[in-house]
This record gives sequence, C-alpha cells and structure tokens, in this order.
Amino acid sequence: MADPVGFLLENLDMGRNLVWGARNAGIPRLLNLGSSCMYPRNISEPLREEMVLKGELEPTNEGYALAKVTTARLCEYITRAEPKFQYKTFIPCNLYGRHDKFDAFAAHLIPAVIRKVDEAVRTDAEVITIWGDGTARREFMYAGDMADALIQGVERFDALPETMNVGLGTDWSVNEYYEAVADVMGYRGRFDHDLTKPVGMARKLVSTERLEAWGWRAGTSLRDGVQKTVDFFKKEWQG
Ligand SMILES: C[C@H]1O[C@H](OP(=O)(O)OP(=O)(O)OC[C@H]2O[C@@H](n3cnc4c(=O)[nH]c(N)nc43)[C@H](O)[C@@H]2O)[C@@H](O)[C@@H](O)C1=O
Repeated sequence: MADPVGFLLENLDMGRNLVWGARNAGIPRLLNLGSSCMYPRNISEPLREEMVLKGELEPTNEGYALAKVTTARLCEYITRAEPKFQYKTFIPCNLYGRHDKFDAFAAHLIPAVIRKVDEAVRTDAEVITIWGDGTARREFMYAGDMADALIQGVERFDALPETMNVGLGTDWSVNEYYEAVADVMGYRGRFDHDLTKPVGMARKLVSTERLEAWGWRAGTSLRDGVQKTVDFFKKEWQG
C-alpha cells in the first residue's frame, strides 16, 4: 500500500463521519458497506461474520481493514445503545465491473488483467506476467450484482441480520482469472509469474450462509461479468 497513513485516516473519517452524521441527523436505518479484508488472514474455510476481530489482519491492507472494522462496530454500538437506529453492515467480497479502475497503479485483479490482456493482444506479445505464483484464491462478484443486493437490502431491510456477507460462495485462483479473461479477449499466448509482487491473503472466500437464509443469490456468471467489463473498457474507458 503506497500511503498507509492516508488510507487509514481517509477511510476512518469517511466511515465515522457518515455513520455519526446519520445518527445525529436522526436517520433511522443505515446500510454500511464493509469489506472482506476485515477478516483475519490465513483462514482457508469460508469466512463467517462472527470471525471479524478473531485474528491478525492481512498487513498489506491493515489500515483499510481497521477503518472498515471500526465503522462496522460503530454501527453495532449505535444500534445497541439506541435501538430506534437500525444500522447494519454488508461485507462484500472482491468486486469488479463497469466503471472499474483500469489504470496500472489502482487496478484490482480483474481490471488489471483486462488491461494487460488487451495490451498483449494489440502488440502481439507472447507472454503476460502474473503477480505471484497465481495460486492465491479470490471471490470476485460482478458489481451489478452488488447493486442488486443493495437495492434488495433497502427493500427488505428489517429481515437483514446486523452483519451479512455478500458474495458468491465460490472462488477461483488468480491463474484461473487470467485464463477466463484471456478466453473472453482471445489471447492465445503464454503466462509467466513475478514472485516479487504482493499476493496478499492466500484465500478470501466469504460464507454465504446468512445471505442464503435471507434469500439472495448473485445472477451474473464470471464469463458474462468479464464480457460486460471488457465491453465497457473497450467502448467507454479506452474510447
Ligand atoms: C477488495 C479488497 O481488495 C484488495 O485485496 P486483494 O484481494 O489482494 O485484491 P487485488 O485485486 O489487488 O489482488 C488479488 C490477487 O490478485 C493477484 N494479482 C495477480 N496479478 C495482478 C495484477 O496485475 N494486479 C493486481 N492488483 N493483482 C494481481 C494479487 O497478487 C492478489 O493475490 C485490498 O485492497 C483490500 O483492501 C480489499 O478490500
């Protein structure tokens, strides 16, 4: 992380000020967005909501995780102290989709891979370099599905638990994401690995037990989501 001080402070300020401002403005219901990086590192089983703060955080994004954990706890405390304020938290898995960040410094995995594969196809490159050994596993959900979960969350707010993961319940390896994007974009070259790059958590898969009990499931397949994101990248980002 390039700026750990700024990342912690800005995310903490955003979370704390929005939630406390809502409370002081008398807003009775609030849906806060956390992140799956709130969970302890090195847990390979599906991450259940009660595991937050039950172990050491991943150091590569600790400040962001601390800000998200603090804001989620603030929501819980407010609701406990004054039940007329129902402040709940969604914990989304990794997201990707239209309007993603595709620039080399800010991009997360899927938009970074789309940009790399696009460049390789355009320049006839024979090799694309994957960060790490490619065995880290991630659960990436299409952002349009997250928007749907949020709309449902607003409409069926009272049936929501205090904290709930929003994810797919399945994950893929980093190598498999590269293959999926290569397939959609028609790249036929090879891949190699740069073992000096950060890989973060080995696995980050959220439990969907509460989500299923609430009655919601993501509707977009990885292939369709990647296709929509590639279309956006080509038509609207590259212009
Ligand atoms: C949502 C979540 O997102 C972040 O955590 P992350 O899951 O590690 O996200 P990521 O998308 O950057 O990487 C996923 C995996 O993919 C590998 N990888 C391979 N090749 C490239 C590549 O070219 N670019 C990137 N960025 N990653 C690559 C990379 O080494 C890693 O193993 C935090 O900001 C966290 O704070 C947060 O909330």
